[in-house]
Amino acid sequence: MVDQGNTENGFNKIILRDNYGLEKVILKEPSGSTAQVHLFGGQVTSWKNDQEEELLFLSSKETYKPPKALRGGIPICFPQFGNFGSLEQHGFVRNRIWSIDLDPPPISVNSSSNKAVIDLIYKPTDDDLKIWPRSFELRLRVALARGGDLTLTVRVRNTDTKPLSFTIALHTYFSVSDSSEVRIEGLETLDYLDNLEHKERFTEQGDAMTFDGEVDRFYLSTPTKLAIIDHQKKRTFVLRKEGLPDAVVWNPWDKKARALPDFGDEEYKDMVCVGAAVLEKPITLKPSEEWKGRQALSHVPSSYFSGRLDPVKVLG
Ligand SMILES: O=P(O)(O)OC[C@H]1O[C@@H](O)[C@H](O)[C@@H](O)[C@@H]1O
Repeated sequence: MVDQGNTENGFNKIILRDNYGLEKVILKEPSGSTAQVHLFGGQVTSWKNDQEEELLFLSSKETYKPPKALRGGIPICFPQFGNFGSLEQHGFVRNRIWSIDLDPPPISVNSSSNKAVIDLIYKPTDDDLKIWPRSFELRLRVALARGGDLTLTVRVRNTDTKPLSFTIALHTYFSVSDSSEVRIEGLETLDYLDNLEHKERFTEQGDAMTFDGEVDRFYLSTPTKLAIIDHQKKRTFVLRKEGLPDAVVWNPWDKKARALPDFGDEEYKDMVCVGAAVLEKPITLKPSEEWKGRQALSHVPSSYFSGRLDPVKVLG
């Protein structure tokens, strides 16, 4: 164990190395929920409720061998989401070792009180500048609140003398009982780009999005709240977002799962990826400008009534 701090009021932060030698931070809150953040990738790799039940998916085939990105949790895709640019898929920060930010600039008054919090930072190395000649500071605050809500706040500061443009996604792998039983509410009637159809634009039909095959979509200008409803578990994840107008939805299904070396053949049933993103309209920052985006996750028992989500309880 390297450091233990922030222990007052039952909140706890522990910095240690995992069995593979990678540094990670564990956050705990008084009711017993935990979150784990790896410095490799600046990636949340676990979020457990007070029953120690894992809420995020992490592949059983994960070998924790950098520079391959970790398959699961919440990878940060930056400065490019997917293949929306000339960089490697999903940008490079998910393959880099971040640092703990000991003196982060304040986000807002009281934003870290009554929470277990860790601040991370990534600044490009000389090698990064060779592939993307832009200087920036990328900050991530992970906060676990009393009761277990998990909030990720991402900040990007342009420390260059030229404008800085980027796309970004918080590519969240939710753990579910069976992906074919999951429905997502909040995407209905929206336009999306289908990555399985060369990013052709379609409009979502139906009253919710469901999974019955490979899905690789980018929903545009979505509401600030999405619900991921797990029928079988009787659990609903609520994803709230600010500053991140779009959303990515992905499930590789059986064929693609078999082709991914770091993904179990049947594990497409155990996960759905839904993440807040900026895709269609990249953010452009002038020198010394900062951008901020936030994704907050909570889980509630599904109040399923006549096949519809109780809008007051979940999306109210
Ligand atoms: O295997 P990766 O690089 O982590 O990406 C997983 C998937 O992420 C999705 O968001 C992309 O749109 C897919 O095309 C991709 O397959």
